Amino acid sequence: MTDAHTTGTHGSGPFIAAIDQGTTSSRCIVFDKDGRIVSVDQKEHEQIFPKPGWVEHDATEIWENVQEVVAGAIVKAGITSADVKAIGITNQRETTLLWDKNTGEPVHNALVWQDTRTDALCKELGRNVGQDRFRRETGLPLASYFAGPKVRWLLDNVEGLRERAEAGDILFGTMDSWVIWNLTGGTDGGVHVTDVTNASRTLLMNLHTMTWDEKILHSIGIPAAVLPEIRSSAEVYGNAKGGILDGVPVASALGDQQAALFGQTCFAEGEAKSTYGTGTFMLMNTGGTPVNSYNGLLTTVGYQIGDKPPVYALEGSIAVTGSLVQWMRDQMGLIKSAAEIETLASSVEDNGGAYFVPAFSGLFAPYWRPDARGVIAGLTRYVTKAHIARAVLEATAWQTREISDAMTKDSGVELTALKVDGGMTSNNLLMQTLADFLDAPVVRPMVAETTCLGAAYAAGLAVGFWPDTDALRANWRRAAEWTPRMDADTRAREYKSWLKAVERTMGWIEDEES
Ligand SMILES: Nc1ncnc2c1ncn2[C@@H]1O[C@H](COP(=O)(O)OP(=O)(O)O)[C@@H](O)[C@H]1O
Ligand SMILES: O=P(O)(O)OC[C@H](O)CO
Repeated sequence: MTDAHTTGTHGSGPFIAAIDQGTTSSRCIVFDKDGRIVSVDQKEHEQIFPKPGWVEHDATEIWENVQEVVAGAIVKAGITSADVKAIGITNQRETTLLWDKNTGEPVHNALVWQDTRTDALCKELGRNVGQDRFRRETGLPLASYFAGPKVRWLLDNVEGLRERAEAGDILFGTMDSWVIWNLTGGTDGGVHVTDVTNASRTLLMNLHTMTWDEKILHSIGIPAAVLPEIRSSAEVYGNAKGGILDGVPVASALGDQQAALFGQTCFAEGEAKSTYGTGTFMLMNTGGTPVNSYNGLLTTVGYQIGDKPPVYALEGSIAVTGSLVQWMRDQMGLIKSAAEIETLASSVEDNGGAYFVPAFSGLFAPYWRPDARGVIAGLTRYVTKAHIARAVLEATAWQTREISDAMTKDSGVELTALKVDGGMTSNNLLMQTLADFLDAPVVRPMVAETTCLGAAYAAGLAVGFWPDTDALRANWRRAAEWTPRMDADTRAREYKSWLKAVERTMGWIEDEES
């Protein structure tokens, strides 16, 4: 690993604030014109697991946390709303909320992207409507990961909700819509919008027209009255009303993975990044045309700046990476902190023959198998908790390798280096393992908070704080790089064992259980 350091001090303003409403926490970061962090505030929210496979968030708690971290970051920066030129929003994608527009009250906890309760519904829709139709129109496979089936589940399962929705009293939104609606006044004139990147994760937006697809809405059974207006990722949606940022323009929204693509300045076709948080998501910019995937990737919107044409991306989504480390800490008690996994894994030379495939929510890309469940393969009495810790880290790296292979097949672009970011990238052993398994350099930028940075960049472009994307590129600085050290034979042998372990996860859930 090599290190580089930034020089200079933070400018005296003005600034851009970005809110990242993530899966495990909400944070607000204030950035200066050089894209450097001035202040950060962050707060975790409760993860609610009512049944196996079900994951919920309390959206009221989330909105309270968002207000708290915004105030926290502004106070820590020692600035006022007059110093903040715009607010950008980024968010965990797909997590689905319905709320009453007259009271502002959620009608149910939000159904989180990892929630698998709509597996059976997706199977039924696949039989009735056809998988291909969804892929063709929306770029997505029909899977419980996405928002549309979650909306249908809520309409079917919350008493009286469908009638209220059809009467126009209920609003649907992913977390971007919920935060923007509340920020801009809520029941007092809040704007009900989403951006193209978030809308592209619903299974409801036509990827070619960038509008809600009426036929698909009809097939899934969702009334158009609940839907937000689809806007670009970088434009002023409205001004904040009340709170510490009263009057500041709310000027961007991007799903968090698209925001990271933007923050990593992957503005050219073929440029890719991978973000290592609760899950891991690799996105490659594919330019102005959506590229169909034949290898288990998603076709999605990368970003759209104002009235410019949209830019598309191919995405490989991995459901469980950082959350496996959390599971080792919270459910297994094998480590006390996430960082300790590196110390434990480094105490042994290798995985001792163990492979851990964390198919906790089924397998996402490139398999899309809801019937898969987690497996630890290759166990013998030789295996210790340190070998398991190593297998945990290797699981993240092998899953990335599988996505990277699929991306090369779909796009024809060979990976020459991978830009990484997210909480797990502080793990040096993981980053080295990644370079080894990919057989390509892994590069981390100075500002690892690329998600917030991307939202700040988009908001700054919308209000003229930055002139164009070239100015943003100039801000990207390398902080660390890991180069491959593994020999080709070992890599090939280990990859084969990993793929064997993956096979053993499949078919665990029988039809009637899903
Ligand atoms: N040193 C580490 N080694 C491995 N995993 C880590 C480490 N530090 C944090 N993590 C994992 O990274 C995730 C947090 O990263 P973050 O980017 O904040 O996630 P998110 O945006 O999804 O909430 C957690 O799941 C945590 O377990
Ligand atoms: O909140 P994160 O960083 O885990 O990201 C979640 C993704 O947006 C899910 O698609």
